[in-house]
Amino acid sequence: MGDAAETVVEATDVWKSFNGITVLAGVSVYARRGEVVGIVGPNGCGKTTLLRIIAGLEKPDRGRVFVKGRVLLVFQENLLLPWRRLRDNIALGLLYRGVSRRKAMEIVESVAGMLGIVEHLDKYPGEVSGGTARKAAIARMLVLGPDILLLDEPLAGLDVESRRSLGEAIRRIAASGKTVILVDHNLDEASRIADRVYVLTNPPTRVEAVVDLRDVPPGERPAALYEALSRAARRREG
Ligand SMILES: Nc1ncnc2c1ncn2[C@@H]1O[C@H](COP(=O)(O)OP(=O)(O)OP(=O)(O)O)[C@@H](O)[C@H]1O
Repeated sequence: MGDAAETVVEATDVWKSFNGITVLAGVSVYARRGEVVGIVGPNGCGKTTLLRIIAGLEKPDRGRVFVKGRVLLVFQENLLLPWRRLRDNIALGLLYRGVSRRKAMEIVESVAGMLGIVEHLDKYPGEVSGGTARKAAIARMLVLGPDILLLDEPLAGLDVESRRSLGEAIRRIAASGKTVILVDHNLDEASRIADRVYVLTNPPTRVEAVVDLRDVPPGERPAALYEALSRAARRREG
């Protein structure tokens, strides 16, 4: 991913309060085409709110949001219909849009191939692991062809192997030219998946540090992230 890649998401100085309490207090983030961007912060710091603002589901009180292309948000809950096989869950949005069943299944198989869940397509959500169900929830949005995919805590509640496998799948999604912005509350994990990590503070929430990890080998990323964070803390302490 060269520096020349186009910026497709730019949220600038975003503010948001709920019931008089300031949650986001001037948060700026951007993402380029084909990048994975991680947004990490403590519970309740406004990560979901920021994603909802980028997705256009919520209006900021102040600030600008620029989005180039189609953006889709995958909610924290999988929201799969338990009485439908994975292939039909994933195809749902395509069928609603009038795509023929044959064409829809071609698209489902291709996306499922990228996510590594082809062998589970004929199973029901209750018959697959949490990791496979999460991939199916992501696939359901991917088949709709977004340019930008927002993932709200995609790794939450998964075991170590499922997290590793989903992390690799997310990297493949970005390598296919899509931009992925994911929210997580675990720094190590986000650093292994993301090209750039935004670390948010507690509310009123600001960006505490932005760490570029593109050129850092995966095994050294958590250490590089902690090093950047301690540098930022030393700078703040003056
Ligand atoms: N629609 C809303 N109305 C009122 N308060 C809200 C609304 N949406 C979010 N909040 C509040 O804003 C704060 C930030 O919520 P948000 O879900 O964005 O945080 P988060 O960082 O995603 O948290 P978590 O890690 O727990 O998912 C919380 O205190 C939440 O209660």
